[in-house]
Amino acid sequence: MEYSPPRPSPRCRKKKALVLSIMLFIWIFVLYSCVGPCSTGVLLDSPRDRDGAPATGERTARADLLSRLRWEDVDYYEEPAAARGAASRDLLLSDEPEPRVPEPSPMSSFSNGAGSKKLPQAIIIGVKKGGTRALLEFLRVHPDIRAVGAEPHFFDRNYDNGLEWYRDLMPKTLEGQITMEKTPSYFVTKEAPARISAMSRDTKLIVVVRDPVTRAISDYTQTLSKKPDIPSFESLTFKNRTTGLIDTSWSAIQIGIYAKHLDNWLQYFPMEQILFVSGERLISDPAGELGRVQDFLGLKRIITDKHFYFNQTKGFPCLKNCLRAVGGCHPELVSSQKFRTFPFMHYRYLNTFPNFGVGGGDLCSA
Ligand SMILES: Nc1ncnc2c1ncn2[C@@H]1O[C@H](COP(=O)(O)OS(=O)(=O)O)[C@@H](OP(=O)(O)O)[C@H]1O
Repeated sequence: MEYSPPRPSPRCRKKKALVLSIMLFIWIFVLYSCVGPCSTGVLLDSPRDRDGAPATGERTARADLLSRLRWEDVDYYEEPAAARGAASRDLLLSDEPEPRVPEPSPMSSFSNGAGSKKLPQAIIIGVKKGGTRALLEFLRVHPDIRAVGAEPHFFDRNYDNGLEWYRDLMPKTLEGQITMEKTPSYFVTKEAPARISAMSRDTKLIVVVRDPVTRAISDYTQTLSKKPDIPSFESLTFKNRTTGLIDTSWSAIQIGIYAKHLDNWLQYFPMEQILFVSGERLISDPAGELGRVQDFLGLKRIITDKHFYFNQTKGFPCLKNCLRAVGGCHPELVSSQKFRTFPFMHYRYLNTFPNFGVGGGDLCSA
């Protein structure tokens, strides 16, 4: 007689179906939970990134991940007129597109790894073309700093969206970690000091300052790369070339009148709460400047000399392990217009600023 297995009763079948649907639900839930952390760089912030270099294949995959996940909405190289709040004759920059700020993901507050989103305790408020991107990327090496990659432009352009919108843009932090962002145009935005102070009077402010002439040239070069037809730097700078009278209403010059903008900040923040980082020293002695920043933020000096090498050809310091930099050597940064030449410059500027003319190209390929 042939053996025929006992057929499950309809009740038993129902039970099985129920168990299966519960398992399916759990599986979907786990998958759903995983998307948050993966898309906000937990992978890249893992201890292994900091402590040991991953294999080349993995490196490529990670770089690829970086480009698709972390940097896709970053528009910091397309910075429009930084002096939107300031009265400036900025015909050159006025029709530039608004940079996109990543919309908070609907899933981001649901599951995004451990910790919680906090409003920034420290902000790099300026100055445009000072070296703010390099500083933020260097700081991101520190395990106690979490920073948003894109410029939120909350205190100048997106203030009406409210603090919850702003908070939601931030990465999650654990107890003791500092949340940071950088938006260089805050420094020249009249309303920014009052607004930041209203968020928290304890906010630490960092300003990367750079020789105002070099800064203006860098600013102009960025515009020139997008609008090759603009008047020459000299004709925009001088009201009268014979007398040497400068047109301070031009935004490229206006941004560099640091003392004027600083006055606004000092109405709301004491000097001890503002740290000035030298854009020049960020290139000549990055570890030294980073030491000062870490002290200012009350953090252990973890970022030191050993994190940097100097690329002589390019004239820039670079983080030794690109992947540890969490974007520091990302192709976007490497190929960005930040490292450009200054073909329009008169030779006397080239003589004054030895970095000019050698800046174009790849920052990190040693
Ligand atoms: N380590 C390192 N690597 C790369 N670039 C560095 C670094 N340190 C400072 N810089 C200078 O940063 C200048 C760009 O400044 P920002 O990042 O503030 O620009 S932006 O306002 O965000 O567009 C950019 O200016 P220009 O090269 O004159 O365009 C760089 O010279």
